[in-house]
Amino acid sequence: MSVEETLNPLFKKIQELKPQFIQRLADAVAIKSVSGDETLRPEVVKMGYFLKSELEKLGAYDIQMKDLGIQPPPVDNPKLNLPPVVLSRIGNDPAKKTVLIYGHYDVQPAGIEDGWDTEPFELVVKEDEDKLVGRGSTDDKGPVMGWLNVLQAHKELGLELPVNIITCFEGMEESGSIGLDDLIAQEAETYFKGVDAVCISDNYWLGTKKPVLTYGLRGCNYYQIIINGPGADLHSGIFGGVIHEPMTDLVNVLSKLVDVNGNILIPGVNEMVAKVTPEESKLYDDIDFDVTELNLASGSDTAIYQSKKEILMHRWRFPSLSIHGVEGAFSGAGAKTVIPAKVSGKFSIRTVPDMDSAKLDKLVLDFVNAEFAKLNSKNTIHAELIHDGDYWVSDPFNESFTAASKATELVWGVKPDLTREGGSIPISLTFEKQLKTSVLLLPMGRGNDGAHSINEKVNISNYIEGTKTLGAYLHYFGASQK
Ligand SMILES: C[C@H](N)C(=O)N[C@@H](Cc1c[nH]cn1)C(=O)O
Ligand SMILES: [Zn+2]
Ligand SMILES: [Zn+2]
Repeated sequence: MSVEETLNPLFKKIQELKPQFIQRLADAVAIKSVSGDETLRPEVVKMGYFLKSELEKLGAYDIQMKDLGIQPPPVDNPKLNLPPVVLSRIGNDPAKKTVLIYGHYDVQPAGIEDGWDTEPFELVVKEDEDKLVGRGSTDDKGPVMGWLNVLQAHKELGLELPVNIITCFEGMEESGSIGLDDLIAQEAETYFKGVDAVCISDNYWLGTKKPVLTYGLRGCNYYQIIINGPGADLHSGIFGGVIHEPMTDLVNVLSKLVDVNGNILIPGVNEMVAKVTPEESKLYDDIDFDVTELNLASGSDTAIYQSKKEILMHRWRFPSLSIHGVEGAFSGAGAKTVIPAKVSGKFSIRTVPDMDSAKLDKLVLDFVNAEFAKLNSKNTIHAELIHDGDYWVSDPFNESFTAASKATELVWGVKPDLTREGGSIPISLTFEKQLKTSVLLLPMGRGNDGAHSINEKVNISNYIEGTKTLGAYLHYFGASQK
């Protein structure tokens, strides 16, 4: 039987199970597994156990909830446990290839007060708009549920899986994948032995119409600057103008990092970036994208660059520095006349080839301290790295990419574009290095899904056709010679 003949009943079954698949995603979204919020750590752990129970029902075995120990500083609670990594196996046939599926079950923070139209942790099904709205729907609970859906469809059909599967689902991706590097190194020759390919579904199409396969990611080094001043928050009418204010110092230092056009101002950073070659420059010509797609996805007309090539290069292959927020500052409604006593500014740099992470940290932290010294403030500063993760670029023409390309074309009726991703999945490079195998990024969602933003969604069609694509990928990859 050809792969396509095998896939016909599988696709039919996936279609038939759509209501159950949507319910599975709703159950997952209802768990507030925000890794960046220490108070929600029990919810992250609960989400890990939700996956364990689903995997058990679907026939996975040797399920191990890997304990990664205590979360290292900086952290408020010095005894905070990291959430478990969920390892499991489905199939162990030496004649078949083995695919390691990685995904993350933690999500970014979300609250209705951020501007969501609906409760972020209640999945809203909008059939008329083809949307499933809720935190994690596209990043990354939708795709993780997609893999479970594939297992369920095979089980219900009594259809043999074409490959052996190993799952590796983590709960700290949105917070730097702390602890996972060491686990992968430890398990490279044991649990992960014999892996032929790693497949990750945790990024997005470039636009809204054309599917993509992704062969590169930026890295991310995340920093905080803590400025300490008076012993308590103070009345600005009494102390304003007579003491050094932490917030004023912080704003001054932050303003030296990046200009309004996104240019990084820290000396030495841009010098580390690999030069664009004529061959690389040509790669952008064939990709379907334009500034209107960017404006639609951002919900604004605020693009710095207008040409496709400049936008894509600045998203994929040049670094960027974003200022994310200030902890400790007044942020409520109204006009509170307070001088915050201690503030912490958070910013990150997306890294690209050939930037050296340790060298970058030194450049950044030395620069921040030097700029603060220039202020002659009597407040104190502490600048530090919170977490980091490497960039990754791979060969998009290997067997695994070829299988994914065939699967995408079969489901979507169009050859996927080959793209890089501006976001980060810190563990991709570790898998490649430690398991000495290739990594494929096979995204499910669209470029306008609003990952990390308000009203995050995945289109129902992407969730269902995406599930078919993941299943088809396994069959095409399993069909080629071991
Ligand atoms: C692309 C992926 N779905 C994602 O959102 N990754 C995060 C990971 C992260 C968080 N801090 C540092 N890296 C991202 O790119 O922000
Ligand atoms: Zn993600
Ligand atoms: Zn994310």
